[in-house]
Amino acid sequence: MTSPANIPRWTPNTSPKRSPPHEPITRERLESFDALDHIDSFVSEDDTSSSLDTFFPFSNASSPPHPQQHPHKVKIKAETVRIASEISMSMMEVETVKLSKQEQVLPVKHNGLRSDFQGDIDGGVYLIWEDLWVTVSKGKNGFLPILQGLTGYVQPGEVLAIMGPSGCGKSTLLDALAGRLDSNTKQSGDILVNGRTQSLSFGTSAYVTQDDILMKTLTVREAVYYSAMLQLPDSMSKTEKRERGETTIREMGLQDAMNTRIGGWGIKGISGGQKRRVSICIEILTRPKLLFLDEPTSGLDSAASYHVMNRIVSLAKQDGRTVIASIHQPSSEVFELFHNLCLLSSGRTVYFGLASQANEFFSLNGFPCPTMRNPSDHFLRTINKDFDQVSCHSDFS
Ligand SMILES: Nc1ncnc2c1ncn2[C@@H]1O[C@H](COP(=O)(O)OP(=O)(O)OP(=O)(O)O)[C@@H](O)[C@H]1O
Repeated sequence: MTSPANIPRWTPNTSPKRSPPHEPITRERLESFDALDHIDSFVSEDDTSSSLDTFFPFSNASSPPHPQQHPHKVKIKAETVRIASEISMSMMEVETVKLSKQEQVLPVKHNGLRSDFQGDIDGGVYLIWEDLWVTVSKGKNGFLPILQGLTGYVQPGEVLAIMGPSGCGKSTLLDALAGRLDSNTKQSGDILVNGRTQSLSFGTSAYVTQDDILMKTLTVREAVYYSAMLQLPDSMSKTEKRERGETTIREMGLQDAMNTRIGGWGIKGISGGQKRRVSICIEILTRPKLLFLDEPTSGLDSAASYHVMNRIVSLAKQDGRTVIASIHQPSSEVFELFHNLCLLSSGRTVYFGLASQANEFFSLNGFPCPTMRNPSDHFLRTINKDFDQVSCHSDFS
């Protein structure tokens, strides 16, 4: 077996080049911004002319902007989620236009994705985040950046996987996009829902947390039914609510476990994978157009992980739902289910684009995935440096 010390390591340059946060951003600078000049940072590690961190993601993080300084609603020709130069990544062109406060509308041009954009959430949720920073106060020592200028998107019918080493900011990105960050954090940047800086109305989005908070004495049917009664609108009759619950149970493949108790410590019940699916079931009762999933496969074996993710992908495709899921280390089969991949390290984007092209991206940068190795395993091993020091001094290295 390869010893940890022998794993080839990659210290790529930062991904999308953006305005250095500490410089004042003027209208002139923004208007002269040209995305195509700024996407070469991965190609040459020798390019010391770059003003960005040459040794991202493991060099010192640059200081984040004060949240108030973010250049909202100025005409921006913002780049890009295109990180590597040669590989055709999903590229996004966002154009924001200064508008009156009442309107708060940021029309978005999105290559090929937004041509039919009407701003109607019933038609699906297009979520775009641009230059997203999240910081946490360190008291007298200033701010600690957790997310550093992330840009990305997700669109209806697709599943975006957020991956990266532990502590890289996956949950924080989900929380920021879902508008549920802790009060001790500060956020800056644009998050656009169908081109607008709007908050989502009740029932439009749902968030499945890492922990399954379920009553162990209830059966699956009861847990889902009670949630349906509480969450669904009064305009629906009891029968309709019950039917919605049962349909959703079947959608998540739980029909055989309907009358089984959830169970827990001391009470035998459904399996861990089924619990995960009950949690998801409860969150999708309201038919949210946007679904956030924090580690939906945590604690599941590979077969259960595949089953759960496959269901989620099918639901996204069938109903044009928009799904963002953070995931630790999916199997090859699960990885292949994702449309897009956002690979983070130390709060920055290492890769954003089609999941199917990530392998090529790593190969072109000199880190081909060995045959027979799980690609996501390879990506994480290549960019994770958390344990390098330990490996160097370890007797096992
Ligand atoms: N409110 C907060 N206050 C202080 N630090 C925070 C806060 N939220 C997140 N962090 C820090 O930011 C980093 C990223 O945390 P986050 O939970 O987003 O990572 P993650 O990638 O989801 O990790 P894991 O995969 O282990 O769940 C961590 O170092 C965490 O300690």
